[in-house]
Amino acid sequence: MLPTESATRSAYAVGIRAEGLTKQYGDKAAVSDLSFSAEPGVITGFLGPNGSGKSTTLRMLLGLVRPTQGKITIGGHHIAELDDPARTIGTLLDARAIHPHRTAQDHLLAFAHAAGLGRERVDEVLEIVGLTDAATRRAGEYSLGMKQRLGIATALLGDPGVLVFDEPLNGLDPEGIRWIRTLMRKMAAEGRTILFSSHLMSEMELTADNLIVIGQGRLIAESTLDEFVRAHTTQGVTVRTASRVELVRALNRAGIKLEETPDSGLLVHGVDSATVGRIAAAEGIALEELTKVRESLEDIFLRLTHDVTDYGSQPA
Ligand SMILES: Nc1ncnc2c1ncn2[C@@H]1O[C@H](COP(=O)(O)OP(=O)(O)OP(=O)(O)O)[C@@H](O)[C@H]1O
Repeated sequence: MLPTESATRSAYAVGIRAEGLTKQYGDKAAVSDLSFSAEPGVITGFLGPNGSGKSTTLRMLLGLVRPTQGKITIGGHHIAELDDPARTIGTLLDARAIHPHRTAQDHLLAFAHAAGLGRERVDEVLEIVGLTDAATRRAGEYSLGMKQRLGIATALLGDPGVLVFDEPLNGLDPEGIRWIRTLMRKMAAEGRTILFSSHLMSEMELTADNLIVIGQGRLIAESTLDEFVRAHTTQGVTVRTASRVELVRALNRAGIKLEETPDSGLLVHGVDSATVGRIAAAEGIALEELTKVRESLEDIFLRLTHDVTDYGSQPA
Protein backbone atom coordinates (compact mmCIF):
# COMPACT_ATOMS: atom_id res chain seq x y z
CA MET A 1 0.00 0.00 0.00
CA LEU A 2 1.32 3.44 -0.84
CA PRO A 3 1.27 6.06 1.86
CA THR A 4 -1.65 8.47 1.56
CA GLU A 5 -0.90 12.01 0.43
CA SER A 6 -1.91 13.43 3.81
CA ALA A 7 0.40 10.93 5.52
CA THR A 8 3.44 11.93 3.48
CA ARG A 9 2.72 15.59 4.11
CA SER A 10 2.39 15.11 7.85
CA ALA A 11 5.00 16.25 10.34
CA TYR A 12 5.90 12.61 10.97
CA ALA A 13 6.89 11.69 7.40
CA VAL A 14 10.05 9.73 8.17
CA GLY A 15 10.58 6.20 6.91
CA ILE A 16 12.97 3.33 7.57
CA ARG A 17 15.29 2.07 4.86
CA ALA A 18 17.67 -0.88 4.81
CA GLU A 19 20.23 -1.02 2.00
CA GLY A 20 22.44 -4.04 1.49
CA LEU A 21 22.27 -4.67 5.23
CA THR A 22 24.54 -7.54 6.28
CA LYS A 23 25.60 -8.94 9.64
CA GLN A 24 28.11 -11.71 9.83
CA TYR A 25 28.84 -13.59 13.07
CA GLY A 26 31.95 -15.61 12.22
CA ASP A 27 30.87 -17.93 9.38
CA LYS A 28 27.20 -17.33 10.08
CA ALA A 29 25.38 -14.62 8.14
CA ALA A 30 22.57 -13.51 10.50
CA VAL A 31 21.46 -10.94 7.88
CA SER A 32 22.53 -11.00 4.21
CA ASP A 33 22.33 -8.11 1.76
CA LEU A 34 18.89 -7.10 3.01
CA SER A 35 17.17 -4.11 1.41
CA PHE A 36 13.65 -2.92 2.20
CA SER A 37 11.73 0.13 3.29
CA ALA A 38 8.93 0.91 5.71
CA GLU A 39 6.99 3.99 4.70
CA PRO A 40 5.12 6.63 6.68
CA GLY A 41 1.35 6.24 6.92
CA VAL A 42 1.28 2.45 6.65
CA ILE A 43 1.72 -0.51 8.96
CA THR A 44 4.55 -2.75 7.82
CA GLY A 45 4.67 -6.30 9.16
CA PHE A 46 8.11 -7.88 9.55
CA LEU A 47 7.94 -11.66 9.22
CA GLY A 48 10.38 -14.50 9.31
CA PRO A 49 10.80 -17.90 10.95
CA ASN A 50 12.76 -18.22 14.20
CA GLY A 51 16.39 -17.32 13.68
CA SER A 52 15.78 -15.61 10.33
CA GLY A 53 17.42 -12.36 11.44
CA LYS A 54 14.53 -10.14 12.52
CA SER A 55 15.98 -9.22 15.91
CA THR A 56 19.43 -8.66 14.44
CA THR A 57 17.90 -6.32 11.82
CA LEU A 58 15.99 -4.37 14.47
CA ARG A 59 19.06 -4.21 16.68
CA MET A 60 21.04 -2.75 13.76
CA LEU A 61 18.24 -0.22 13.24
CA LEU A 62 18.57 0.83 16.87
CA GLY A 63 22.36 1.05 16.72
CA LEU A 64 22.80 -1.85 19.17
CA VAL A 65 24.59 -4.01 16.61
CA ARG A 66 26.97 -2.68 13.96
CA PRO A 67 26.33 -3.95 10.41
CA THR A 68 29.18 -5.81 8.72
CA GLN A 69 28.06 -4.12 5.49
CA GLY A 70 25.27 -1.88 4.28
CA LYS A 71 23.11 0.36 6.42
CA ILE A 72 19.70 0.86 7.95
CA THR A 73 18.50 4.42 8.40
CA ILE A 74 15.64 6.48 9.78
CA GLY A 75 14.73 9.35 7.47
CA GLY A 76 18.11 8.82 5.80
CA HIS A 77 20.08 9.00 9.07
CA HIS A 78 21.77 6.42 11.24
CA ILE A 79 20.11 6.46 14.67
CA ALA A 80 23.28 7.90 16.24
CA GLU A 81 22.99 10.94 13.94
CA LEU A 82 19.45 11.85 15.02
CA ASP A 83 19.14 15.25 16.73
CA ASP A 84 16.29 14.11 18.93
CA PRO A 85 15.98 10.31 18.94
CA ALA A 86 13.09 10.11 21.44
CA ARG A 87 10.97 12.37 19.25
CA THR A 88 11.94 10.48 16.10
CA ILE A 89 11.73 6.79 16.98
CA GLY A 90 10.03 4.79 19.72
CA THR A 91 10.66 1.08 20.18
CA LEU A 92 9.40 -1.92 22.05
CA LEU A 93 12.02 -4.66 21.93
CA ASP A 94 11.67 -6.76 25.07
CA ALA A 95 8.76 -5.81 27.33
CA ARG A 96 10.23 -7.85 30.18
CA ALA A 97 13.29 -5.60 30.35
CA ILE A 98 11.80 -3.39 33.07
CA HIS A 99 13.15 -2.80 36.55
CA PRO A 100 10.78 -4.93 38.69
CA HIS A 101 10.88 -2.70 41.77
CA ARG A 102 10.06 0.48 39.89
CA THR A 103 6.49 1.62 39.42
CA ALA A 104 5.29 2.21 35.88
CA GLN A 105 5.16 5.91 36.63
CA ASP A 106 8.75 6.02 37.86
CA HIS A 107 9.91 3.96 34.90
CA LEU A 108 8.30 6.43 32.51
CA LEU A 109 9.47 9.47 34.49
CA ALA A 110 13.08 8.26 34.21
CA PHE A 111 12.77 7.95 30.42
CA ALA A 112 10.89 11.25 30.15
CA HIS A 113 13.56 13.01 32.18
CA ALA A 114 16.34 11.60 30.01
CA ALA A 115 14.50 12.80 26.90
CA GLY A 116 13.76 16.24 28.33
CA LEU A 117 10.00 15.59 28.53
CA GLY A 118 7.63 16.73 31.27
CA ARG A 119 5.50 14.78 33.75
CA GLU A 120 2.31 15.62 31.80
CA ARG A 121 3.53 13.47 28.93
CA VAL A 122 3.97 10.53 31.34
CA ASP A 123 0.33 10.92 32.44
CA GLU A 124 -0.76 11.15 28.80
CA VAL A 125 0.97 7.94 27.70
CA LEU A 126 -0.29 6.09 30.79
CA GLU A 127 -3.77 7.14 29.74
CA ILE A 128 -3.22 6.08 26.10
CA VAL A 129 -2.14 2.56 27.12
CA GLY A 130 -4.77 2.21 29.85
CA LEU A 131 -2.38 1.97 32.80
CA THR A 132 -3.42 5.12 34.70
CA ASP A 133 -4.97 3.13 37.54
CA ALA A 134 -1.99 0.79 37.80
CA ALA A 135 0.64 3.55 37.47
CA THR A 136 1.87 3.36 41.07
CA ARG A 137 2.16 -0.42 41.17
CA ARG A 138 5.58 -2.02 40.83
CA ALA A 139 6.30 -3.30 37.34
CA GLY A 140 7.41 -6.61 38.88
CA GLU A 141 3.76 -7.25 39.78
CA TYR A 142 2.57 -6.63 36.23
CA SER A 143 1.32 -9.37 33.93
CA LEU A 144 3.18 -9.76 30.61
CA GLY A 145 0.29 -7.95 28.91
CA MET A 146 0.64 -4.99 31.28
CA LYS A 147 4.40 -4.97 30.69
CA GLN A 148 3.72 -4.80 26.95
CA ARG A 149 1.46 -1.80 27.54
CA LEU A 150 4.17 -0.16 29.64
CA GLY A 151 6.73 -0.87 26.90
CA ILE A 152 4.42 0.74 24.37
CA ALA A 153 3.88 3.73 26.67
CA THR A 154 7.67 4.12 26.80
CA ALA A 155 7.87 3.99 23.01
CA LEU A 156 5.17 6.66 22.70
CA LEU A 157 6.73 9.10 25.20
CA GLY A 158 8.45 11.34 22.67
CA ASP A 159 5.43 11.28 20.30
CA PRO A 160 7.76 9.84 17.64
CA GLY A 161 7.08 9.53 13.92
CA VAL A 162 8.54 6.01 13.75
CA LEU A 163 7.38 3.14 15.92
CA VAL A 164 9.10 -0.24 15.95
CA PHE A 165 7.41 -3.00 17.92
CA ASP A 166 9.03 -6.44 18.18
CA GLU A 167 6.35 -9.04 19.04
CA PRO A 168 4.04 -6.48 20.69
CA LEU A 169 1.19 -8.98 21.02
CA ASN A 170 3.03 -11.39 23.34
CA GLY A 171 1.06 -11.94 26.51
CA LEU A 172 -1.93 -9.86 25.42
CA ASP A 173 -5.47 -11.18 25.72
CA PRO A 174 -7.90 -10.76 22.79
CA GLU A 175 -9.03 -7.37 24.08
CA GLY A 176 -5.37 -6.27 24.38
CA ILE A 177 -4.62 -7.53 20.86
CA ARG A 178 -7.55 -5.59 19.46
CA TRP A 179 -6.43 -2.52 21.40
CA ILE A 180 -2.93 -2.64 19.93
CA ARG A 181 -4.28 -3.19 16.42
CA THR A 182 -6.47 -0.09 16.79
CA LEU A 183 -3.56 1.88 18.25
CA MET A 184 -1.25 0.94 15.35
CA ARG A 185 -3.94 1.86 12.81
CA LYS A 186 -4.48 5.23 14.46
CA MET A 187 -0.75 5.92 14.61
CA ALA A 188 -0.33 5.00 10.93
CA ALA A 189 -3.33 7.16 9.95
CA GLU A 190 -1.56 10.07 11.64
CA GLY A 191 1.28 9.57 9.19
CA ARG A 192 3.68 7.59 11.37
CA THR A 193 5.83 4.72 10.17
CA ILE A 194 4.91 1.51 11.97
CA LEU A 195 7.14 -1.56 11.71
CA PHE A 196 6.11 -4.55 13.78
CA SER A 197 6.96 -8.21 13.98
CA SER A 198 4.66 -10.98 15.13
CA HIS A 199 4.53 -14.73 14.84
CA LEU A 200 0.72 -14.52 15.01
CA MET A 201 -0.06 -14.71 11.31
CA SER A 202 -3.81 -14.25 11.70
CA GLU A 203 -3.17 -10.98 13.49
CA MET A 204 -0.57 -9.94 10.93
CA GLU A 205 -3.18 -10.56 8.24
CA LEU A 206 -5.67 -8.33 10.06
CA THR A 207 -3.26 -5.53 10.83
CA ALA A 208 -0.45 -5.11 8.29
CA ASP A 209 -0.78 -3.09 5.08
CA ASN A 210 2.64 -4.08 3.77
CA LEU A 211 4.87 -7.06 4.46
CA ILE A 212 8.59 -7.67 4.60
CA VAL A 213 9.28 -11.40 4.72
CA ILE A 214 12.77 -12.72 5.44
CA GLY A 215 14.30 -16.19 5.70
CA GLN A 216 17.88 -17.03 6.68
CA GLY A 217 18.67 -13.33 6.76
CA ARG A 218 17.58 -12.73 3.16
CA LEU A 219 14.58 -10.95 1.71
CA ILE A 220 11.90 -13.37 0.51
CA ALA A 221 9.21 -10.81 -0.29
CA GLU A 222 8.40 -7.14 0.07
CA SER A 223 4.93 -6.10 -1.04
CA THR A 224 1.48 -5.17 0.09
CA LEU A 225 -0.29 -7.84 2.10
CA ASP A 226 -2.94 -8.21 -0.63
CA GLU A 227 -0.38 -8.62 -3.41
CA PHE A 228 1.57 -11.10 -1.33
CA VAL A 229 -1.47 -13.29 -0.70
CA ARG A 230 -2.61 -13.00 -4.34
CA ALA A 231 0.84 -13.78 -5.76
CA HIS A 232 1.49 -16.78 -3.56
CA THR A 233 -1.88 -18.44 -3.19
CA THR A 234 -1.73 -21.75 -5.02
CA GLN A 235 -4.60 -22.33 -7.39
CA GLY A 236 -7.08 -24.93 -6.24
CA VAL A 237 -10.70 -25.72 -5.46
CA THR A 238 -12.55 -27.87 -2.99
CA VAL A 239 -15.34 -29.94 -4.44
CA ARG A 240 -18.04 -32.15 -2.98
CA THR A 241 -20.26 -34.58 -4.81
CA ALA A 242 -22.29 -37.75 -4.17
CA SER A 243 -20.47 -39.26 -7.22
CA ARG A 244 -17.03 -39.00 -5.71
CA VAL A 245 -15.50 -42.10 -7.28
CA GLU A 246 -16.62 -41.05 -10.77
CA LEU A 247 -15.29 -37.52 -10.32
CA VAL A 248 -11.91 -38.77 -9.05
CA ARG A 249 -11.66 -41.03 -12.10
CA ALA A 250 -12.55 -38.18 -14.50
CA LEU A 251 -10.07 -35.79 -12.89
CA ASN A 252 -7.35 -38.46 -12.92
CA ARG A 253 -7.97 -39.02 -16.63
CA ALA A 254 -7.48 -35.28 -17.18
CA GLY A 255 -4.13 -35.52 -15.33
CA ILE A 256 -5.32 -33.29 -12.50
CA LYS A 257 -3.81 -33.76 -9.02
CA LEU A 258 -6.15 -34.04 -6.08
CA GLU A 259 -6.36 -35.22 -2.52
CA GLU A 260 -9.14 -36.23 -0.17
CA THR A 261 -10.00 -33.84 2.63
CA PRO A 262 -10.76 -35.13 6.15
CA ASP A 263 -14.42 -34.16 5.74
CA SER A 264 -14.80 -36.43 2.67
CA GLY A 265 -14.50 -33.65 0.10
CA LEU A 266 -11.82 -33.39 -2.60
CA LEU A 267 -9.09 -30.80 -2.82
CA VAL A 268 -8.16 -30.28 -6.46
CA HIS A 269 -4.80 -28.65 -7.17
CA GLY A 270 -3.64 -26.35 -9.94
CA VAL A 271 -6.97 -25.69 -11.65
CA ASP A 272 -9.82 -23.21 -11.33
CA SER A 273 -13.49 -23.86 -10.51
CA ALA A 274 -14.55 -23.58 -14.17
CA THR A 275 -12.25 -26.45 -15.22
CA VAL A 276 -13.54 -28.79 -12.51
CA GLY A 277 -17.13 -27.75 -13.29
CA ARG A 278 -16.64 -28.48 -17.02
CA ILE A 279 -15.13 -31.93 -16.39
CA ALA A 280 -17.95 -32.83 -13.97
CA ALA A 281 -20.62 -31.60 -16.41
CA ALA A 282 -19.10 -33.61 -19.28
CA GLU A 283 -19.47 -36.75 -17.13
CA GLY A 284 -22.98 -35.83 -15.99
CA ILE A 285 -21.78 -35.51 -12.37
CA ALA A 286 -23.82 -33.21 -10.12
CA LEU A 287 -21.69 -31.12 -7.74
CA GLU A 288 -22.82 -30.18 -4.25
CA GLU A 289 -20.01 -27.72 -3.62
CA LEU A 290 -17.32 -26.06 -5.71
CA THR A 291 -15.24 -23.50 -3.80
CA LYS A 292 -12.05 -21.66 -4.71
CA VAL A 293 -9.36 -22.29 -2.09
CA ARG A 294 -8.29 -19.20 -0.22
CA GLU A 295 -5.00 -19.73 1.53
CA SER A 296 -4.36 -17.84 4.74
CA LEU A 297 -1.23 -15.78 5.27
CA GLU A 298 -0.14 -18.52 7.67
CA ASP A 299 -0.47 -21.23 4.99
CA ILE A 300 1.55 -19.17 2.54
CA PHE A 301 4.16 -18.12 5.08
CA LEU A 302 4.76 -21.70 6.24
CA ARG A 303 5.05 -22.95 2.67
CA LEU A 304 7.38 -20.16 1.52
CA THR A 305 9.65 -20.34 4.53
CA HIS A 306 9.64 -24.11 4.83
CA ASP A 307 12.98 -24.42 3.06
CA VAL A 308 14.63 -21.54 4.85
CA THR A 309 13.69 -22.29 8.44
CA ASP A 310 16.65 -22.48 10.78
CA TYR A 311 14.80 -23.91 13.74
CA GLY A 312 11.59 -25.37 12.34
CA SER A 313 9.68 -27.97 14.32
CA GLN A 314 9.42 -31.48 12.92
CA PRO A 315 6.09 -32.40 11.37
CA ALA A 316 3.80 -34.10 13.92
N1 LIG B 1 25.38 -12.32 18.98
C1 LIG B 1 25.29 -13.35 18.15
N2 LIG B 1 26.32 -14.18 17.95
C2 LIG B 1 26.24 -15.22 17.10
N3 LIG B 1 25.14 -15.53 16.38
C3 LIG B 1 24.08 -14.75 16.52
C4 LIG B 1 24.07 -13.63 17.41
N4 LIG B 1 22.84 -13.03 17.34
C5 LIG B 1 22.13 -13.75 16.46
N5 LIG B 1 22.85 -14.77 15.97
C6 LIG B 1 22.40 -15.76 14.97
O1 LIG B 1 21.89 -15.06 13.87
C7 LIG B 1 20.71 -15.68 13.37
C8 LIG B 1 19.55 -14.69 13.39
O2 LIG B 1 19.16 -14.43 14.74
P1 LIG B 1 18.01 -13.42 15.14
O3 LIG B 1 17.92 -13.45 16.63
O4 LIG B 1 18.24 -12.12 14.50
O5 LIG B 1 16.72 -14.10 14.49
P2 LIG B 1 15.18 -13.79 14.72
O6 LIG B 1 14.55 -13.81 13.39
O7 LIG B 1 15.02 -12.57 15.53
O8 LIG B 1 14.71 -15.05 15.54
P3 LIG B 1 13.58 -15.19 16.68
O9 LIG B 1 12.28 -14.98 15.99
O10 LIG B 1 13.81 -16.59 17.15
O11 LIG B 1 13.90 -14.15 17.72
C9 LIG B 1 20.49 -16.89 14.24
O12 LIG B 1 21.04 -18.01 13.59
C10 LIG B 1 21.25 -16.58 15.50
O13 LIG B 1 21.69 -17.75 16.14
